[in-house]
Amino acid sequence: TTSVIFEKDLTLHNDLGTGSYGVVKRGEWKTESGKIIPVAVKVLKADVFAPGVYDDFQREVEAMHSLKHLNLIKLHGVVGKPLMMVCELAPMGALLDYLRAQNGRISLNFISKWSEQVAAGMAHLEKNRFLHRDLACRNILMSTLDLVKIGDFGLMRALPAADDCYVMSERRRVPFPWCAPESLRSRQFSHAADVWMFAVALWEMYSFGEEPWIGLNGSEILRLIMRENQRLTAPSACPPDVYMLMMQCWDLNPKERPTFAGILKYMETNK
Ligand SMILES: Nc1nccn2c1c(-c1ccc(Oc3ccccc3)cc1)nc2[C@H]1C[C@H](O)C1
Repeated sequence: TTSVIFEKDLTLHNDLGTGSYGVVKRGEWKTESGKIIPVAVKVLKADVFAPGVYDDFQREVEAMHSLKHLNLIKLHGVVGKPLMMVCELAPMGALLDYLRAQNGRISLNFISKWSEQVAAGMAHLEKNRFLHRDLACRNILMSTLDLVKIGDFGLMRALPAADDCYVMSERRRVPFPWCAPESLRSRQFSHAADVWMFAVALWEMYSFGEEPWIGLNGSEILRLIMRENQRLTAPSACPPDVYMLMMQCWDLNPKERPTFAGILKYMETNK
């Protein structure tokens, strides 16, 4: 189970940025053994907790905590009101910010390493039958240049509302440019929908942080994808075999998309 965390053992410092559902602060946590470890604390916006949401949130937290993998941000525990999620600190922050700051001066070896690490983290979620629902480079954190970790897995299911870059649908809001068409149309989430989002995150990496489908709204994106069978165009830095993988992940038929286990195997054998 998650560690019991007391507010008295938590010291909060500067803001690290605004993630989904609330602000994230750097902090230190004194564990039961007396060790003081650096943490990232996501302070959830009070309004996310409509009555009754809190209990299933606690269940989701247990599920998130049980998922331990090198490429997943570790959730230590939750505490306080407003609720704070005490997590592993990724000192270099969000991958999206790094991609944009480097102005295209990033070795493709790093991008290919990050892609494989995200595939490994997602394959772990898939094996544990856990959906992410909001995979994007804004939710991929950098521990070091050589190690990225996925954050916010499962949060979309744990919490109903979200901030404005999501479309409102059946109380759950989804980030439409990253979304699989079946999620946009009939709110179906699945590992195959996560695979679609994974390919959009790859597109972000090879585009050095460009916004997918920039300027288009959900229904325009859906029409291009469904009616005109259009897809995001290959970023100039994207190798042909990587773009082929993206296109397979963007198959209209979820059953035709590769699994994360398959993607990981492909990446490991094509290093
Ligand atoms: N862990 C972090 N380290 C450094 C910077 N960070 C972290 C998180 C962050 C992301 C998710 C999270 O909550 C989770 C984690 C795992 C599963 C579910 C929720 C907590 C902090 N968010 C940020 C910054 C990047 C974003 O701009 C705010």
